[in-house]
Amino acid sequence: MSIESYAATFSDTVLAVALLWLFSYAARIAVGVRGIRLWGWSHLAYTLGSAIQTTALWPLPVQHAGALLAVAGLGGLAVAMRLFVHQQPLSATERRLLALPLMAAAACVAYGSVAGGTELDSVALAGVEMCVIASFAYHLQALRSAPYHAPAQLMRAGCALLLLLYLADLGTLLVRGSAARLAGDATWIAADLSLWFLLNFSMVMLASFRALEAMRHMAHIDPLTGALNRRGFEAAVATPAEGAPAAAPTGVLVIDVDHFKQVNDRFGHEAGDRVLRSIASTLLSEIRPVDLLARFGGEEFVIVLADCDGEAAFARAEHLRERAKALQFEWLDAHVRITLSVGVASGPASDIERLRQQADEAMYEAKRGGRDRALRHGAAAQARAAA
Ligand SMILES: Nc1nc2c(ncn2[C@@H]2O[C@H](COP(=O)(O)OP(=O)(O)OP(=O)(O)O)[C@@H](O)[C@H]2O)c(=O)[nH]1
Repeated sequence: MSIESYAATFSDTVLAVALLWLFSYAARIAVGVRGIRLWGWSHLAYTLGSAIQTTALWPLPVQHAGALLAVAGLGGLAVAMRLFVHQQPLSATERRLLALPLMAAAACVAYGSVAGGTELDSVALAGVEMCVIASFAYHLQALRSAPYHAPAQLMRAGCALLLLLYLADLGTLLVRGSAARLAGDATWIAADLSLWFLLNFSMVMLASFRALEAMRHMAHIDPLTGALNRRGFEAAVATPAEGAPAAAPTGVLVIDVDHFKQVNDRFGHEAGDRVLRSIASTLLSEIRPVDLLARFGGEEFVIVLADCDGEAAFARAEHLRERAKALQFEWLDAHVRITLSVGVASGPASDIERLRQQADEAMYEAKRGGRDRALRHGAAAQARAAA
């Protein structure tokens, strides 16, 4: 390996530090998104470890330590990619599957350090690199929708080329010995570094998209209850589900907690917050994934029921009112129950804002009528006209 090659390899470590900074920055913005920071640290460990392992200037024990660091970094990269794509913790089987090649590689390096030379290190590293890159390509298949699709496909193409590169190197290493290795060749090293740059470049894009998604999510969610806030509600209503007909019957409920101020005044703001959280989780547990729940500030909630005519919407409103009434809160030895006033409106899905206003009017009518009741829009006027 020439001095130019050392320089190229260690400049890659400097780039890995810069990338770590970028990934850490994206991770700070993408609160709750898994895998981004781990990718940055693992890539640095892998880059530094392989730079040390392939640099003949270092004493052999240091080169072996470099190989172990690179193997650990590769393990971290595999975990990071799996977490990033699926955003779920690893299963026990996945942990075992990951541990196998890492332990085999560590055993190879340990044996090599006893036997002398770094040939076994190189074989172990190339083997783990191929397993990990194949796992990247496998997981990235799951990122099929925009905006993730294009960078994920680019990354998969990079993985395919890297696999060919490592296969060719491993082949020459096993058949013709370390002196004939392709990995010592400047062109091979340039191709390797460029492909890893492509992988990281794509990963930065993917992480940025995830960060944007997390920011948009936070801007649309009410932090107290986890329901949509007003902005989230408006965005959700403006982008109806794919294939949903504009004329589909839709029910809108406006729900207001009765005499909520008294809860705050008697038991404090904390207790009021607990009531709001509890009501929101009860409402959320009662609606379907196609429905929407939003908190419109204060103690007012709005529910949009997809594919639901007026009769069904009223029945849902009565059910929710009963469920909330059954909740029990206990503070300072007092048993507190709360009641809801619910306004109901129904009509085509294309007219949700008008339906919300009608349901709001019906809710105020329910308040005026004595609270703890559900009322359909126009029902009070009809009742008055009939009387
Ligand atoms: N704990 C808590 N209270 C809130 C929050 N947002 C608004 N409030 C309180 O909600 C109360 C709303 O009171 P009002 O609008 O008078 O209504 P109400 O007491 O429920 O009476 P009616 O609606 O007429 O039955 C006020 O005391 C607000 O301070 C919140 O996030 N947490």
